[in-house]
Amino acid sequence: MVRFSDAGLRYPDPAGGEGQVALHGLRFFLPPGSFTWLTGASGAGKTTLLRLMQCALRPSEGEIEVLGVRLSRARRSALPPLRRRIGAVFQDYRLLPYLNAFDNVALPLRLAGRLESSLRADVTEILRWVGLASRADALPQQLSGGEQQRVAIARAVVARPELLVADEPTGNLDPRQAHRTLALLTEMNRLGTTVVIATHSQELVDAFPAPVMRLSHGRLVSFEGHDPGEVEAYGAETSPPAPGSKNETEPDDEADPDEEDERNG
Ligand SMILES: Nc1ncnc2c1ncn2[C@@H]1O[C@H](COP(=O)(O)OP(=O)(O)OP(=O)(O)O)[C@@H](O)[C@H]1O
Repeated sequence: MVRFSDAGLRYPDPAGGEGQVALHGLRFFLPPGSFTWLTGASGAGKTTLLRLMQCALRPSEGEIEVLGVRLSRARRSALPPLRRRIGAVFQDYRLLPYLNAFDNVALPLRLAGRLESSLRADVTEILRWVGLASRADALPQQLSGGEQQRVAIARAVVARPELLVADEPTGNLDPRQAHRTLALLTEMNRLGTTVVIATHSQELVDAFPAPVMRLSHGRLVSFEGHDPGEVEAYGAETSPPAPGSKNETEPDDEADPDEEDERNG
């Protein structure tokens, strides 16, 4: 479940100026188990919105609730475990360069404390699904862009996250691979994962019909196909942050592979 209550984000200006407002006044609700497309022109704010949903950034205005946690009130120590419940695919993949494809995909399971003996089958199965069973030993630098993208997708879904956010996850794939990937993500959704995918591909949106959020200049300009009444079933909207509560735009710095991804990003 994801709830934005008049939320926005202003990127800080390292030179001390006002900074860049990337998102402003976003208000929407995504129920558990929903599938949502995110569209908008380049620079509209899609990546920023996904990073807020991934809890890699905190809002600088309003409130965001992800999987039952209100970000403006969450302790820093609450964020790494929250992020481990969320799978993310980003445009630059963020694979760890010194780990082969198998170990990159196995990472979320190892972090969750899964025994080596039990994770091998899951990793092998998901690598087979994305068509990379034979490249399990390859390092990221030995893989094509599309292959790296598929490793990133496999890593994001292998631990069956409660929420999956994906930024152009098929941008480097041929049409057959793109449809196969979407079939994997819709299957994850059928099994209960809440899925949000940013895309520029109208063809994919048409092929896999679902509600479509459209951003323009940092604002939500339409949300076609969603049921505004759904919010009723999940309780009242969160109250805005208490006066004087501190909203932060930077992620916390605890050691975590996702954090390493963040620092790389
Ligand atoms: N780290 C940053 N610091 C300052 N401004 C940023 C930062 N990242 C993004 N922005 C700005 O925020 C706005 C939204 O960017 P964002 O990357 O979220 O857009 P997008 O819709 O994902 O674009 P694209 O489709 O090209 O990936 C843009 O004006 C961008 O220049």
